Amino acid sequence: MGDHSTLNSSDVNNANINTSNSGRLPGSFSLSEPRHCGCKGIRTCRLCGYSKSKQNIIQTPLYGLDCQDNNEKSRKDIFLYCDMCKKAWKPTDFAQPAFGTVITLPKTDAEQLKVHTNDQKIIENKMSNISYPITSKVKMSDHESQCMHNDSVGAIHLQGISIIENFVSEEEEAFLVTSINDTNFVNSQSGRRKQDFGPKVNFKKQKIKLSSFSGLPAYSQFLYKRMKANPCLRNFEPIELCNLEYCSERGAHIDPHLDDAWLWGERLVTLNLLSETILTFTLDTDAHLEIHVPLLRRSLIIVSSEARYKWKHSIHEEDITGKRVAMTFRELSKEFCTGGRHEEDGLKLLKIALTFQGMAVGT
Ligand SMILES: O=C(O)CCC(=O)C(=O)O
Ligand SMILES: [Fe+2]
Repeated sequence: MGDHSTLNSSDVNNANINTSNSGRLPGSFSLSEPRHCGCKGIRTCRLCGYSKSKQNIIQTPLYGLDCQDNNEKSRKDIFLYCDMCKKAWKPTDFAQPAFGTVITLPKTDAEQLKVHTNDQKIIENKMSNISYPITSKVKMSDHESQCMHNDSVGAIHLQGISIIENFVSEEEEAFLVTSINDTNFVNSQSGRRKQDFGPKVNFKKQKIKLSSFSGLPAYSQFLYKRMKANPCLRNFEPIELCNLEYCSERGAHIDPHLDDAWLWGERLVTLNLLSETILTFTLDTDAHLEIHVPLLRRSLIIVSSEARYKWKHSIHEEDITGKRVAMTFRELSKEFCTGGRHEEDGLKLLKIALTFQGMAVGT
């Protein structure tokens, strides 16, 4: 179901967990002992009595410079994603105008246009002690803005991310959270709690069971309609919703992973509620590189193409401040669509999902 993600051996490295020779984590438990939280195997949270941030993640130096502990393994090359130019930048590579700065940019030969940066928002990354401006957006007019990145030297093109800010209003966010809290959460991995609205899936055996799936919940119907009104999501037909709750007290996070690609299709669509966070993208081929995608409260992110299939995504424990609820909608893969091997199951799933009369599975 929704909170299951594809793991491979590299996740063990990414999880960054040290075990002693006995296989026990310092002062806590053996990885093979049953635990009362939702963690299994290498997954850990504060309920297991173990916090990655306290014991295993060494303070990350700012942008990989001046390594405090001289530990090559902990060096990070952090790039900050800008959704306006779809590129990730070393934060030091561009001059960031301070909040409220008035800049004068040439617009045409004939006129000079005053632009300002008053709509900038700042997001904190506790782990690396960086305050990120969400965009380097400058306002050209009431309807037009652009970012200040114009020379792509040194930038990384991260294909497949789209962010829609303020996808829901504050009132709608309150309605969604109240509705979500009317259903019980179940403990999941790494300190998260979850609610699933989707078929029961065995990803390894590639089998699905439709019997327990009763559809997406009624409170999500207005989101579906709003998504379909957006050009990026015109043909988006979700067959699964997974609500994840992250609390800083539990050390909740999600380790680097790729989402399943057998049942789930191209676009992963997540609505970020209650607090801002950073979605981190990494490659197995470069242990140091991290692209940080800041997600504002009430914004929607669409992850597809390279960002979906080539880059792993994660949320660091340090980037959960207070409580966060993520609603992730997923669509069918080609195999389950018209002409695909499992077209029939796909049609059945769609029919159930879009009744919007669903109850969470297994709660
Ligand atoms: O919490 C998020 O935004 C990401 C969740 C996620 O990656 C997943 O459920 O597979
Ligand atoms: Fe994921």
